[in-house]
Amino acid sequence: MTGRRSTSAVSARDVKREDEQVTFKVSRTLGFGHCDPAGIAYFPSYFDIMVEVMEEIFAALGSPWPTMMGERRIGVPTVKLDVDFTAPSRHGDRLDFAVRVARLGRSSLELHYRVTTRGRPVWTARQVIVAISLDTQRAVPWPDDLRAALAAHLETADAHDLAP
Ligand SMILES: CC(C)(COP(=O)(O)OP(=O)(O)OC[C@H]1O[C@@H](n2cnc3c(N)ncnc32)[C@H](O)[C@@H]1OP(=O)(O)O)[C@@H](O)C(=O)NCCC(=O)NCCSC(=O)c1cc(O)c2ccccc2c1O
Repeated sequence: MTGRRSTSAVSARDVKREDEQVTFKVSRTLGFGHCDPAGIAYFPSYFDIMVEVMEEIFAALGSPWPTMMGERRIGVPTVKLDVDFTAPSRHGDRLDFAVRVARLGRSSLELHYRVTTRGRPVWTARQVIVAISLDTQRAVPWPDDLRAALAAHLETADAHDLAP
């Protein structure tokens, strides 16, 4: 992700944490290519943007994907995604993502997304991703360094580190 992308409002190093340092804040501008002919967000575009946001979060956690995937051979496919769309967003809107680490398993991770534009809720999502070996395509435990970084961001209220 580079600062030259038209959809990028912040770079990876600008990912911010708030609320006792458990929420990642990332913003993206909804571009022309993300919208239908009426200028309303086309929902698959949200998922492309969501992956960009994930990539920024992993970079902020010290695990940039080019290294994680290319050298460590770890991928993070999505196995569950539950989304509620509550209001449309439009071409040019800034989408503000607040992302929480809700649950950390042996190889799974649940992330909760709250997306707003101008303070208005637009969509929320609960996503489960799994660390896999890109060589075997099977789940692997989170590496110790990444587990420690993720555990440090677990929500305080109802989150659990479920490592055995
Ligand atoms: C991912 C799998 C290979 C896992 O199967 P496996 O048999 O190896 O492991 P387990 O079944 O034991 O599960 C490990 C772990 O995950 C939890 N889990 C599994 N499924 C679910 C589920 N549906 N809901 C919730 N949790 C689930 C399970 O409980 C275990 O939890 P622990 O806490 O004990 O660790 C296999 O499931 C698989 O191949 N699934 C298909 C994935 C897929 O095709 N997804 C959609 C498209 S791929 C994709 O979106 C994607 C792929 C990438 O490679 C990416 C890489 C980088 C960034 C993004 C990527 C991306 O978006």
